[in-house]
Amino acid sequence: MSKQPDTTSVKDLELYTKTRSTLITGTLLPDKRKVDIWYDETGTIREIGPDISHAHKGDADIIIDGSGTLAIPGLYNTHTHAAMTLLRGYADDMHLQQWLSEKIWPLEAHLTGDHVYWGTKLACLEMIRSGTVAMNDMYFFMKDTARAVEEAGIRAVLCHGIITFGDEAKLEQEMKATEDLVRHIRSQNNPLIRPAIGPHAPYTVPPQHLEVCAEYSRNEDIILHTHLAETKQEVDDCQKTNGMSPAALLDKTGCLSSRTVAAHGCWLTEDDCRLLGERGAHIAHNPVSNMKLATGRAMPYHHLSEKKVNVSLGTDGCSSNNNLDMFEEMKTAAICQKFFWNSDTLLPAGEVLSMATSSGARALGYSAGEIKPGLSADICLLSLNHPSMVPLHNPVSNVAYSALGCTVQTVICNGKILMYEGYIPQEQEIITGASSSATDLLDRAARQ
Ligand SMILES: N[C@@H](CCSC[C@H]1O[C@@H](n2cnc3c(=O)[nH]cnc32)[C@H](O)[C@@H]1O)C(=O)O
Ligand SMILES: [Zn+2]
Repeated sequence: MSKQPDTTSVKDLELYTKTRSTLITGTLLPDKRKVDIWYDETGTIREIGPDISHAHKGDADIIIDGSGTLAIPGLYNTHTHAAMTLLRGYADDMHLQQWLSEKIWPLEAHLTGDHVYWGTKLACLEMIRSGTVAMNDMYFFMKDTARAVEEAGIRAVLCHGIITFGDEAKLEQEMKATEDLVRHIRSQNNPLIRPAIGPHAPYTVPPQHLEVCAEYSRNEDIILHTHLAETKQEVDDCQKTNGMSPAALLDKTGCLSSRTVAAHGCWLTEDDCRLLGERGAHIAHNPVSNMKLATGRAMPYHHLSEKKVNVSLGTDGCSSNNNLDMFEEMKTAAICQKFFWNSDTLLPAGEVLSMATSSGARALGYSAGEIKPGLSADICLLSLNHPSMVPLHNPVSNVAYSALGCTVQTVICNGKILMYEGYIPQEQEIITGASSSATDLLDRAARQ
């Protein structure tokens, strides 16, 4: 029986409950082809083409009228600390090391699993609203993160951030938290959520502990998520202590492989880029966070692309961004590269869109990131009626340079509808819950 959402209330909760065979009619692709898209009840795209609707109207449980929309793949946020939404606006306009050690880490010491749950609920809400369907997340209390992600319906690679500063007892504790998380996520059996290991950075995890993390990632065949070459100080200190760059140190300790997703890479040298390319490691670029925290140099995209390194995009945590809007991130990436490297042709619109979609899916190992038969239906419909999309000389240019998170109308992840025509179930409860959780966090810190 066909259910047509365009004649149904957007608040019909049945729409959002599970993946069903769906036909999207008359939507535009970025190459300006007007097509219908049909995906099955497993969330796999089966057919795309002009006028396939006659053939598949009977097969589809849901028909979405896509006229007046542009369909792009759902966006991949490949480096974030989702629950840091609760710290949005808590500490701004500071030096990075001072920001971390004087403001962020002391407040994070008061976090509970409940805060992380609500912070992640808020993050997922914000991401879905702005077209993001997947995240690579590093934080604390990750079982609570997993619960929030599962409820939201997005994809996530989750790791417990490991910081040891050389302390053996802390390593043991952090590895236990990691093993616990891996076991927990595997027992949940949700194909959208995967575990990873997260040595925070070469400056918070010494070489002998990085080796332990690398071995674990190899044995379990899971992603190793880390921060790399974010500041000049990190690179200088690493040279002094270890006689090599942070990238070379990651390699020496076995941390560089095709399972590696390293955030930032602002201070990578050309040799570092070659090494990353040889190892097949991925870099997650976070231009807004880098500019806000004044890392002093933009990630060398020209060297990375020349050495065939897969570069994806991320927002970083909400305390250094201060939102999770990947449209803002795409535009900032494209203009930051041009400005910093003084090259008006560097990182054009099409490349930045791939960075936020197919490169992200590749970094995280999901068979998605493009609207193509055989891949998962991760689809974001943008309103062509929004001022930011008018006129439509070049849809790709509009997506990269003028669209905003609020241009997004409908979001589908693995075939499941997460937002339909701007409506997300339980939005108000999430906003209320997260804001009282943020108040509670600050109260606890003040009481101490
Ligand atoms: N288990 C660790 C927690 C690490 S979670 C990952 C950490 O990365 C921090 N973080 C967020 N943004 C950045 C950044 O830009 N650079 C470095 N660290 C960051 C974040 O605040 C969080 O403390 C502990 O015992 O402290
Ligand atoms: Zn980070």
